[in-house]
Amino acid sequence: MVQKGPRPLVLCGPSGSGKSTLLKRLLKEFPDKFGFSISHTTRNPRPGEKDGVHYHFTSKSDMKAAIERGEFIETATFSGNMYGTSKKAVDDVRLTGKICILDIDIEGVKQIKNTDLEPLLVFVMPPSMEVLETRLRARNTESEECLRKRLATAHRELEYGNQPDNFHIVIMNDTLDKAYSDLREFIAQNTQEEQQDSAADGKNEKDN
Ligand SMILES: Nc1ncnc2c1ncn2[C@@H]1O[C@H](COP(=O)(O)OP(=O)(O)OP(=O)(O)O)[C@@H](O)[C@H]1O
Ligand SMILES: Nc1nc2c(ncn2[C@@H]2O[C@H](COP(=O)(O)O)[C@@H](O)[C@H]2O)c(=O)[nH]1
Repeated sequence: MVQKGPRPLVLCGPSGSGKSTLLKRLLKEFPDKFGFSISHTTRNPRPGEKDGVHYHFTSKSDMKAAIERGEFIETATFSGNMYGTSKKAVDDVRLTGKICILDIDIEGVKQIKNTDLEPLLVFVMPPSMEVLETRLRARNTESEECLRKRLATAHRELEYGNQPDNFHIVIMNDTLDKAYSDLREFIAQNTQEEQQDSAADGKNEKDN
């Protein structure tokens, strides 16, 4: 891995909670500050999704071989498909000096907590299971079977997200504008502290 850059930002939450919506907005507003970690997945692309932009779409055998070669920071199986963050995906963003944003599930979060990446962990909470289901259905990207699997998984994810200390912040995505402004505020506070810390480190080095 390349040398440590700014702390990555991890967005986690049930399928349909609004992670992609929030991160797209962040990337659009601050293209010079944030970069997206492009995950690998064995699921089929949705209409409009591009290989190498939204995901690296791959086969199970290729993904398994890449895992064997030690190319991934974390991997998970979600709704019958494999997903994973490669070391290269994170390095590619870090090399630009931008803050790397990861959109990953709770299995990935558990693994990434055991790395030296020290990510800022954000859980995106839907207002209720009913609203989550309505939003997922309205997105119209999943088969009925896949939708049911995702909703069943959401119960476990909400339990994990609700446990104190699993995340640095839980953002309620009821009104999108409010959720986005909460996310921006959290990032501003935490990246400011980091900048102040590194400035103070620099000063201490000079003084010594
Ligand atoms: N606050 C909101 N109010 C109404 N609709 C919303 C809100 N946030 C997101 N949505 C809509 O809900 C749907 C799910 O959002 P999104 O795709 O961002 O979820 P996600 O967490 O990235 O899901 P997945 O994990 O499946 O990729 C989208 O159609 C999105 O436009
Ligand atoms: N552990 C990981 N989870 C990932 C990764 N990329 C995406 N995801 C999560 O998968 C589900 C489903 O995503 P979808 O695009 O099929 O709707 C969602 O919770 C994502 O956060 C990854 O690299 N690692």
